[in-house]
Amino acid sequence: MEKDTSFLFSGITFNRKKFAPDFARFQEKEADCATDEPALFENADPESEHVAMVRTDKKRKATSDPVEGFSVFKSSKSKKAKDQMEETNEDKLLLGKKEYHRQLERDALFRKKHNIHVSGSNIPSPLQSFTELKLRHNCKSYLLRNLGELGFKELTPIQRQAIPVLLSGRECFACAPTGSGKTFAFVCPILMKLERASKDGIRAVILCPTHELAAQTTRECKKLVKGKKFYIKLMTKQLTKSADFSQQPCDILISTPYRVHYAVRKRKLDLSKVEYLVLDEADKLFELGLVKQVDAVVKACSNPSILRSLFSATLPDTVEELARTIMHDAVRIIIGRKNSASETIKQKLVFVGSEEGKLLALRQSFAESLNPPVLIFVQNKERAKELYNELRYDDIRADVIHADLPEMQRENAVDNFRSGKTWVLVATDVIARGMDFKGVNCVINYDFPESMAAYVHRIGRSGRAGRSGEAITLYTEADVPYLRNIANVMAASGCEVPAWIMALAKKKWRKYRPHREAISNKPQD
Ligand SMILES: Nc1ncnc2c1ncn2[C@@H]1O[C@H](COP(=O)(O)OP(=O)(O)OP(=O)(O)O)[C@@H](O)[C@H]1O
Repeated sequence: MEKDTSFLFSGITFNRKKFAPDFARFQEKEADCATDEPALFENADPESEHVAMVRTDKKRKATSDPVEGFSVFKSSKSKKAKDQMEETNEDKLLLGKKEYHRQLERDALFRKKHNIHVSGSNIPSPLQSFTELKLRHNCKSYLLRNLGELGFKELTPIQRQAIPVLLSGRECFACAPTGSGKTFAFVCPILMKLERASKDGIRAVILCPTHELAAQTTRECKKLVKGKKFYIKLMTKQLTKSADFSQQPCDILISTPYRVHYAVRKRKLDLSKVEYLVLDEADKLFELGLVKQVDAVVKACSNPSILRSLFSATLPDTVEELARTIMHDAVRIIIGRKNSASETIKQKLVFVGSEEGKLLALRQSFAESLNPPVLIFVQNKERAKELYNELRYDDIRADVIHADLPEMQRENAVDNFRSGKTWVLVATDVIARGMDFKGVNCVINYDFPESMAAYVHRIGRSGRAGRSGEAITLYTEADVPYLRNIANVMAASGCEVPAWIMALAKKKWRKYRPHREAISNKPQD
């Protein structure tokens, strides 16, 4: 204790000799407390030792301080004894404070090492390992076992930080590169908090911008709960129209905003008990076409203690501002540089002159080397159909996916591409976000993307979970003014960009998709 902190204590010193027996008992108790925890942490990796220390300290503060102080000194009425007790408590407080600051330093170093940037108050320490998830947060063995089966050995940076934040009951908005494991970062805390299946109404809702992504997230969730009873439901078209959720148990509902909103409007869905709401690909959900439905769903989730979280690989400032209006005391988590592409993707720009040049370049590149699976993005469904019609008669197994196809056909297209039956998938942006095709070797932007976010998400279908990938963007004369926008993303993720492109003037993205000549190898009149 600093002697000059209070005049009441000035001049009083602690006579350790005189109170030696009491002091010894006090220290004994402290030692007892300290030995409570290490047994728990014996399997934890050495880096996580500090967690044990902090927990021990917290525990001491919460339980042993007043109790020990009281039991040791309660029979003594002497002023000196009281002073001694207070002084010791002050010492311990100071020690606790010091340890707290040391912990903050350790957290900062750890975050730096993993490129984790956070803002907000009292942010929980990042997780060092799965062992810590078990010991610090009591993660159940079924979940750890399933993670093991999925081959998850180490947590990814977004998981290290977002999981403890959500588990501590804080809301968050997070931006982390494509393929960096955001899905598990929000599903894991939900599963841990819900603990077991219940028939008391929907407890968690995950909103995704497309049905394909909702279906994928449902599948991933089910893999994580293997061997444990949980009601995880994907909102299909059929369910939207026919379901009465008051009759069906559902712990986690995964859907597009449109379908949940529809069911809420028809009074078939009660979201008033929802405890967790996740907006995946949040920036997409806040775009004009979806924001009204999202807003309606957010309102329908009327439980005052709801925890909301937002995740995406791209999070524009406008979305952050909007997020702040619906969130309370949220933690902001950014992994690496905001809105940047994954560093494991080799990005290239290829000049093709005109629209005609694109098909020639594509055929030539396939003739030289086709390393499937390859994903080709075009700007709309008409062009998807056209390009598919061109490729289907070539000697490659191609398929197409766009919003005009029935749900079943879209699901088949995704499944066939996943299983390797299809080598080349021609797609619109309908599968540009979130879809996890692990082994995509190459993404080709046949049509220049219409925004930085579209570029980052499209190319992010390759190079996932630390694997390498390639992204080729074809450009025509008409696309040249917008090259610089992509060049910036390329340079930020460490790819080489020709100096002349970096020297181009910055230009705002086009508001509308440009008109492009039809894709055909027949000569145009
Ligand atoms: N800790 C981990 N260890 C190994 N693999 C992981 C881990 N976490 C997630 N993965 C795998 O990484 C892949 C990408 O994860 P996920 O789809 O969650 O990425 P994402 O960050 O949501 O990407 P996107 O921004 O494109 O939606 C998945 O195949 C997933 O199973």
